[in-house]
Amino acid sequence: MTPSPDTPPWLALDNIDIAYGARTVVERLSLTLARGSIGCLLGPSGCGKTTVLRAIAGFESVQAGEIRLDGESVSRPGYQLPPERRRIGMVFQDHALFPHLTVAQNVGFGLRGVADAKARIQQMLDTVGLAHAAARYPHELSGGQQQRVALARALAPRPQLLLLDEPFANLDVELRERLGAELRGLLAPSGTTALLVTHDQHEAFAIADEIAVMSEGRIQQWDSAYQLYHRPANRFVADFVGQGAFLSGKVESDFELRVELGVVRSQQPIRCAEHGEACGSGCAVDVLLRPDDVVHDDASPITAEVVAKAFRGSEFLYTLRLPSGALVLSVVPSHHNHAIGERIGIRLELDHVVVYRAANDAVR
Ligand SMILES: Nc1ncnc2c1ncn2[C@@H]1O[C@H](COP(=O)(O)OP(=O)(O)OP(=O)(O)O)[C@@H](O)[C@H]1O
Repeated sequence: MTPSPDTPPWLALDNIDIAYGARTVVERLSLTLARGSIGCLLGPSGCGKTTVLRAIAGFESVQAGEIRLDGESVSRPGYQLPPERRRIGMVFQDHALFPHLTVAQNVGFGLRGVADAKARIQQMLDTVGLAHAAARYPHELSGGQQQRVALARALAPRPQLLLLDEPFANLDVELRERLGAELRGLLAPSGTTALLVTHDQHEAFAIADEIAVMSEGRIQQWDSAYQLYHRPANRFVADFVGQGAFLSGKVESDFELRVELGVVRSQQPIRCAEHGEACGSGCAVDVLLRPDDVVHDDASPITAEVVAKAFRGSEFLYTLRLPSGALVLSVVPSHHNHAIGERIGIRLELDHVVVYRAANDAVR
């Protein structure tokens, strides 16, 4: 749903700080979610993702800033609307289903006193494809089915916001991918706004419209998956999202730089990603090369040695050593099956030129 410019965001975190005792673990964190959109907090273990989710749910207080839900202030220093008054649904990785209640009773848990509870339970069970299992108990279900029940239970009371904390972490990869895709299909028709926490970028990419990459309690970049991959705002994001390598280069003009694989031409003036400054001629930079930027080409005069290879079905991911010793990655269709130690022709094909000031370059 595209919000009008006057509509306040459905969820707004405005410069929040969260501390455990004297230790601040979330700092000056801001983000907004439009109604009906799915956001994601993506980051390594311990960066503060769960803490942010708990603060939104009302289980942690904020020491600075404000959290607003549909324009209403729900958390600020000295004030915290209790969790049960926030109309937030939550799904965690351990399902937390009530073992002594049937599937239908679990789904109806948040509907006590609601007139059409029975119809709503039936509707939710149909939605998650578990109508046949209504009378079963959680231990009689598979992990994936239990997670669907948890989702149905969270969505049944029509929450203003759904929070999901690593909801598929305990499931195998295939099921995770399937449930991730299903989740989008479930949330979109009901216009549910959701915020997902994960450290798995594939899950984030499959589910979310917008993703916040977090590190040490701060958001490093809040963007679409495409932008995070192709336009990472800093080295942390470049490293954390997707695979890639950095290659040393020297800027030759506003639109050109030289690396050992040749001259790279950019459509836009070359700028250091972290500072947004134009790189002057002669500036030493590190160029981000994604595996799809390095193309295998038998006709190319530039060759690199295969030092490792990973078979991925339709393609190989080769790790290649350049004459200087630098390593780059390349995805190559899997009918090009080269042995380790072989030299193969490569060339660069960059759509987006992302450069950072060289790590060993003195700060000017
Ligand atoms: N109840 C608590 N008391 C004190 N410190 C805590 C508490 N909960 C979390 N922390 C600390 O706060 C920091 C952020 O933890 P948090 O659980 O939010 O991270 P996370 O990104 O969700 O990690 P993970 O992916 O491992 O779940 C960590 O350093 C953690 O040790």
